[in-house]
Amino acid sequence: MSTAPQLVVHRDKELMAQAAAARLITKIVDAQAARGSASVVLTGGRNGNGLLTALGASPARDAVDWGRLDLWWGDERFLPDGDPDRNVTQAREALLDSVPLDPARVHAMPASDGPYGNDADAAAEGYAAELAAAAQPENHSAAPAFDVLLLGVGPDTHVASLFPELPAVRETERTVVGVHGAPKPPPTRISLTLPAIRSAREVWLLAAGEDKAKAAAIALSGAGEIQAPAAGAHGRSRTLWLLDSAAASQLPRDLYPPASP
Ligand SMILES: O=C(O)[C@H](O)[C@@H](O)[C@H](O)[C@H](O)COP(=O)(O)O
Repeated sequence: MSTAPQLVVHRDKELMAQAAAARLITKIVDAQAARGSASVVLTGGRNGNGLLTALGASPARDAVDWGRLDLWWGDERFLPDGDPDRNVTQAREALLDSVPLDPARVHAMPASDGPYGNDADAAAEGYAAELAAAAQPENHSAAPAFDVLLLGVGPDTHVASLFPELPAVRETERTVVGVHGAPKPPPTRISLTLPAIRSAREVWLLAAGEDKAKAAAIALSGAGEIQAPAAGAHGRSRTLWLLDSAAASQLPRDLYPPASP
């Protein structure tokens, strides 16, 4: 099943980050109440890290039971452990180092000096095995039914490390792939695929700034997912676009602002 995207537009990127952080706290607390634990997939990029920083600054952050939260990544820049450009390094700095997570539940993607050495494809396979071990058979997917999967949107409509027209966005079987020759540096990356993204209960796409306006308009106007990967990012029960007004400025009028009754 795929879900029609819902849009929420905030005044500016700071407010977007704060509101998204508040929304995520509530979602985690609700999932923990309903199922005992919660699972969230993090994204790289400024918007994802802005959300984590806002979450860390929120007084409500203590409502989360951090020891019962599984964290995964939608993509990773394939660099040595601790490299400042790795998404996990940036997430640790923005939030993770200041909350009492269970280290066994922090599922970072492998580094280029890790167990798979400099082989991004083998590292992707390793991460796929980790996802498969956590998947619930009743969901008929080789990836878990994540509660929330976060994605930043690139100006070319990429999400995670799925760039327009590259092989990774065409993948229909595997849940994780190595990405080579990415147009955004670094060129070698690891990424969840669209089928893995679509195993999430909720997918939230974050887009702030004028340089995202065209991408949002294209992805939300019926573009194909090979040309506009963000168009293929759907959750099982909800697909939510969180934008600031600059990123929403080129949306077709029938999408935003919502028509009055
Ligand atoms: O590792 C990465 O580079 C990403 O995960 C990438 O998909 C990012 O989320 C977008 O490029 C948006 O990045 P910004 O939020 O910085 O615009």
